Amino acid sequence: MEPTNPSTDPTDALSAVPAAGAHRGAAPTGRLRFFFGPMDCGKSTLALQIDHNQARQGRAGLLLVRHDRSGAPAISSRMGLARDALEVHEDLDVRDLVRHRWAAGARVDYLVVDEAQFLSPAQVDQLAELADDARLDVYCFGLATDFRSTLFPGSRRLFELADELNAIQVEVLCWCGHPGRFNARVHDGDVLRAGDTVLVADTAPTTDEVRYQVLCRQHYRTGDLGPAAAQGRQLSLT
Ligand SMILES: Nc1ncnc2c1ncn2[C@@H]1O[C@H](COP(=O)(O)OP(=O)(O)O)[C@@H](O)[C@H]1O
Ligand SMILES: Cc1cn([C@H]2C[C@H](O)[C@@H](COP(=O)(O)O)O2)c(=O)[nH]c1=O
Repeated sequence: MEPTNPSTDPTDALSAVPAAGAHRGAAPTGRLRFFFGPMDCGKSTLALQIDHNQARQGRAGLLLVRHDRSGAPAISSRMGLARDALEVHEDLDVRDLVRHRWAAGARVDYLVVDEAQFLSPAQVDQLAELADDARLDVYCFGLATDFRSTLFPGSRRLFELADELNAIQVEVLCWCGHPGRFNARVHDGDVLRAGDTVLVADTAPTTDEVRYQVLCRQHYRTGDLGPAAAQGRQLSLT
């Protein structure tokens, strides 16, 4: 028999696990939620807030991430908050991760997964299974689309499977003032249209060769990065 959530008295593995939050009366919902939005809209901040609010109710959670910008296994927000997290490697079975926790005697009531766009579709299926069979609350945060404006495979699977889809309400504005939804990958003042899907970098100008800039659809289509970028380009040419 496989180990199960110590917060309960289950008789079988991931199936037939009763209320994970029953220990404190917090009713588990066993829901898979996806919070999505463009870069820099506050996803990681919200992830840490949700973890904080769950934890202070006595619920036990695991923070998971894949490819955080910091380079460390952490959930880090531009607001200055950061928490250690477990890296979800490509071949990790998230169900095994939870089972190992249970086997070590730890309770798991919820999961917070940042940069969820980088999960494989199979890993998203595993999260759905944990929500259904172990009644874990699973909170995923990530981008919907990549620099080519196509859905990340992990995000696509989340759109297909999640119980709740939440577009983050904080608007990120294009340089023109319109709401930005497109994550342009920028190199040398140009918007890139081809390349690897995964390229970890920031929106802030850094020493990195590549950065991202959130644009409205029109300026994403035309590759217009606005007057500041044009000025910068002019200066670098003289
Ligand atoms: N100095 C600041 N003062 C207020 N808000 C800030 C500051 N720096 C960053 N933010 C907020 O943090 C958001 C980015 O949060 P973050 O969680 O890192 O975003 P995401 O995970 O979506 O990339 C920005 O949209 C902005 O609202
Ligand atoms: C569009 C796009 C983004 N990425 C990377 C760049 C950053 O490291 C993360 C997103 O971080 P944030 O917390 O949402 O700001 O994703 C990428 O690898 N490929 C892309 O197409």
